[in-house]
Amino acid sequence: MGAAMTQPGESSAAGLLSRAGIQRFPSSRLDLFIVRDFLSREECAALAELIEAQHRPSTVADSNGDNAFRTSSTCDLSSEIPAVAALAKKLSHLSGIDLAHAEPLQGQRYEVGQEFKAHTDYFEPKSADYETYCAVAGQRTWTFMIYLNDVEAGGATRFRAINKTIQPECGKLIAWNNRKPDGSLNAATLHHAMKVRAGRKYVITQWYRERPWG
Ligand SMILES: O=C(O)CCC(=O)C(=O)O
Ligand SMILES: [Fe+2]
Repeated sequence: MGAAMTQPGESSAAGLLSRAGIQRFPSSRLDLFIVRDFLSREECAALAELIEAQHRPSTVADSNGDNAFRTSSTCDLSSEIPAVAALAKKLSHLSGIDLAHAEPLQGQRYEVGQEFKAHTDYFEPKSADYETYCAVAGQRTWTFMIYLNDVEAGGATRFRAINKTIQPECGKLIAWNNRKPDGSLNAATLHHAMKVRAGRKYVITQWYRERPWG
């Protein structure tokens, strides 16, 4: 018998661990990986500049009526920008997931006091807009996120179910599987982008879907 087959929109722990420089966070509850220096300082600065140049208030699929749930700004990054297209390709190479399953890359900017409270990246199947978000491309599978700067204070990403807090560091990538090995949604992926206390924080995220984005 060979290695377990992955579905088209999925990465795999075995595949990721075969890449240079990747570390696995030891947890039986969640597949979480870290790559330091995935991007250079120059690449990070150029991407942060794109986010700074064009952003809108972030939105949430389900905030439970809390209008301070996600207070950051979001930038939709066009794949017509060469640096953006190059990053999507580099991420696809790392994840092993075909670019067709990638959402458009998104940047986030957090100013002092801004955060994204504890949430999961998958869409709640019972929520009112599940159909809106998932009808074409299906559920989110994996998240690959890169910190684009060193934040002066605050801005860590906290996974409370596994008691792990990841500090933002320029160029550091984190990746996790939003589902369990059996394909069911993994509530242990709950994470909180904690408040920035000083300076600004920039990240860029690649979400992948079960089916082609369209
Ligand atoms: O900024 C972070 O640390 C996490 C961002 C996040 O969880 C998201 O955008 O879904
Ligand atoms: Fe998230």
